[in-house]
Amino acid sequence: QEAGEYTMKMHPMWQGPLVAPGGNRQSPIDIRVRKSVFDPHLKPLTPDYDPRTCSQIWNNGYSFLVEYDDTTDKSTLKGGPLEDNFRLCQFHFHWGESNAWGSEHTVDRRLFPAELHMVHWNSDKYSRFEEAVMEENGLAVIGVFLKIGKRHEGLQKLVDVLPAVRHKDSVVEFTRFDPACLLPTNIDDYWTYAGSLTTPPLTEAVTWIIMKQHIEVSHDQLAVFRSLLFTSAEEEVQKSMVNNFRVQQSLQGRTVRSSFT
Ligand SMILES: NS(=O)(=O)c1ccc(CCNC(=O)Nc2ccc(Cl)cc2)cc1
Ligand SMILES: [Zn+2]
Repeated sequence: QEAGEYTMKMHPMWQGPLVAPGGNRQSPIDIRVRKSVFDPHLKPLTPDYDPRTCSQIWNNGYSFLVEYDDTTDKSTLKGGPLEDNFRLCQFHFHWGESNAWGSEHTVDRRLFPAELHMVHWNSDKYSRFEEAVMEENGLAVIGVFLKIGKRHEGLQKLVDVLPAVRHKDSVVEFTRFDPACLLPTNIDDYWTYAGSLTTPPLTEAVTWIIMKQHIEVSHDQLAVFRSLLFTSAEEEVQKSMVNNFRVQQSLQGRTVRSSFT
């Protein structure tokens, strides 16, 4: 790893239980690059998002969710490892209190300061998210690593509105945001594996698609994420929303496939 890179071992969060009770395909995991298996049958991923389906931003007390109207097939994801058509319902992030850690997945134990999750549900087989979340082929989540670097112009529209959802349970209208601007330029190179939600209900319903290429955001942009609060406006003690990632889970015999050699 690069000098100064923060690894899994050094961070206290990682000493927690390695296996969730009763699960054998839990997330997040460490992606061991040399153990991933190239799958030539994996197709290119074809996201097709309509910015007009963007509706609001909500602080749920753990992260902030940018929610999309998923009552029609307007913002969809197909291809890659997916057999069916999936509908975008929200995206959110996980991040640390420092730039040394924050991502949920790691690549050969390398931690990133944050990770974007774009959450989709199988609209060919199910009629709503709540149904799909209980099924093993119900969800598809695209994971994108964030690194500190140049300012992300597309992200700034989102960063500017975050102070309006500082407290838990606050909601603000947010429209015409194209989530495709948060994807890396190369979306053909990814890892994919069968996993779970990384927060309750922790259901083993997720086909994970983790992008090999990261996106860059500025230090100041990530600092605004950390200005959010876990706590509601009424609570006396305000707690900064940081380190909202889960302890890594064991692979338990699963194979991580790659779309590239
Ligand atoms: N982290 S995931 O993509 O596996 C995931 C996707 C969807 C859900 C159901 C909707 N709920 C939700 O998104 N909750 C949430 C998000 C971020 C944090 Cl830090 C805490 C809770 C849960 C987990
Ligand atoms: Zn997440």
